[in-house]
Amino acid sequence: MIESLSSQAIATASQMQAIENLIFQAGMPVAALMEKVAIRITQRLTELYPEQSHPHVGILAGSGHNGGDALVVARELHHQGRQVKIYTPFAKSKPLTRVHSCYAKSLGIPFVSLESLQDCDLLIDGLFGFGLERDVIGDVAIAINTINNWQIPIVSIDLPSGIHTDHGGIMGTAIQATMTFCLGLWKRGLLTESATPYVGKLERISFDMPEKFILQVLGAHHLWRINPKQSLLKNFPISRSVITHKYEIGHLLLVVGSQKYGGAAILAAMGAKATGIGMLSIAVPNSLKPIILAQVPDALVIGCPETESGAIASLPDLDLRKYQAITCGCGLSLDAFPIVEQVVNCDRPLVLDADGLNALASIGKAQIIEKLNQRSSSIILTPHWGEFCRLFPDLHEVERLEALQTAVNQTKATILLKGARTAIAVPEKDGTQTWINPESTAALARGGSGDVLAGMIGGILAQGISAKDAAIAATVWHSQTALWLANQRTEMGVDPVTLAQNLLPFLQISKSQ
Ligand SMILES: NC(=O)C1=CN([C@@H]2O[C@H](COP(=O)(O)OP(=O)(O)OC[C@H]3O[C@@H](n4cnc5c(N)ncnc54)[C@H](OP(=O)(O)O)[C@@H]3O)[C@@H](O)[C@H]2O)[C@@H](O)CC1
Ligand SMILES: Nc1ncnc2c1ncn2[C@@H]1O[C@H](COP(=O)(O)OP(=O)(O)O)[C@@H](O)[C@H]1O
Ligand SMILES: [K+]
Repeated sequence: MIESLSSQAIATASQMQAIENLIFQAGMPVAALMEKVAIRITQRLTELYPEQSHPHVGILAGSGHNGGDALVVARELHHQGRQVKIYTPFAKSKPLTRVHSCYAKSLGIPFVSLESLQDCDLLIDGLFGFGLERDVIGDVAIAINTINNWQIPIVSIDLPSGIHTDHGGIMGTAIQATMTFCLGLWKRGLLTESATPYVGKLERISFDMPEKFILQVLGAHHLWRINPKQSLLKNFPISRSVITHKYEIGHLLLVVGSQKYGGAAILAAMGAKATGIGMLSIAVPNSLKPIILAQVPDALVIGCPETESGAIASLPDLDLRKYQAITCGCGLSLDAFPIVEQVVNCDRPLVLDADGLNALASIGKAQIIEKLNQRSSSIILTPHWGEFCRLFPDLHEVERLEALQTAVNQTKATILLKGARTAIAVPEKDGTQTWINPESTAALARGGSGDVLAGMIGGILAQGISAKDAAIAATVWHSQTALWLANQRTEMGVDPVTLAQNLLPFLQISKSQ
């Protein structure tokens, strides 16, 4: 329990400080905690950056306890026999940091100018941690910008210096880390889109925070980091009884496609098929029917009357209530507006994507809130930021995660906000819970990858899995497959068709590992 709580909870600076204060009040000496943390950092550094390949290490030490951590690491690496140099741009520091600085000097570790660090094989960034509250300016900013240009691997302690702990914004400038060792609990800012280009590879270093103190501060907590491996293991393969039949495994209806965007229908179908769905029906404009049938022969393709522009004009005699779930919107075009209204009104478990969202946006926020609150079955909205702002224009200047949580509080819909750090917010009894996907690849920034995802979520939802689990499981499966493919084919080689075709091979490989 303790590991899963501390390995998944995401904290702000004040929450982290409050937990640490409880630890100190209970009797743990501050210096002992710093020692423990820094020894664990050193152990991990030694595994990842051994002395043979990284004999010269430069330490950037700030004036606070982040600098204190870095100075203890400097001392330990010095005792390992590495050539360590320390640079600090501050004349004054906190008492504990100062004594570590004195001891380092007494050991003969040189304190040098910034330029002298240029021949190091590795830099340790201990300038600022969660105590950074104002913009970095002057010499420190110059130092950060200079180091970023050196092409030397940089390991940041707790956070890349210059990243705001809570909102992840860049405070003037920030270290571009190769790797970040986050201490204790995940910091909120590290998992934001704005911090992502600075964080590098992210790892958490535990220092055994007692569960009772974490619970005391986080209480009814609401922000979590998805554990991709655990999520895949927990959700896949979706189990089925040996005596089951196709209608028991779920019947998904896709309401998708237009003459303009025919491929989106095929991509959503490919995503849905990979989930092992029992029955797949696809409603498309009549003229698309032969193409879809040729690509997806195992689906029931329903040709619909179409508008002059080639969008679905109406759904012919379809009893929408017979489907376990509906995915609506991929490639639909805005001319299919009346269809979207009909689908949203029918109150079946629903994934609304792309033009489905744009159509919904056109009725205005007040009506969206009213309509979505009337529904009794689950709805998952899957906007990217542009679509999100069309739906909730009053939130476009609010920080991304705040905006997401507000929208979920208002609509009571599950919202999957797509992007480099996709976040899924779910309305629950004790408040909105938000889950962040910590690993993905820019290989997915390609027209059509969202259509595959919408089909996947629908396929999982139709098999009776909750909206929360379907959204999280599909997001992880989608991004982990993309990472696996990018590793083999480069980011250039992850087109949506290849992605959809590799969902199952990836699952098989990840299960056997
Ligand atoms: N609590 C613990 O014992 C544990 C803490 N741990 C470690 O401590 C870190 C938090 O330490 P922290 O609170 O000392 O803050 P930290 O980020 O090092 O530095 C802030 C200092 O910089 C200054 N400053 C701020 N902004 C500035 C600016 N723009 N430009 C220039 N200066 C600026 C500010 O001083 P000021 O100038 O405001 O007086 C302040 O002194 C945490 O991330 C983790 O690494 C772990 O070891 C676990 C146990
Ligand atoms: N830079 C990125 N890093 C990781 N994932 C990304 C990035 N950009 C986009 N994605 C993912 O790719 C998908 C794109 O979906 P979307 O924007 O709807 O595209 P489309 O509608 O063309 O299919 C989403 O799952 C999103 O999270
Ligand atoms: K740092």
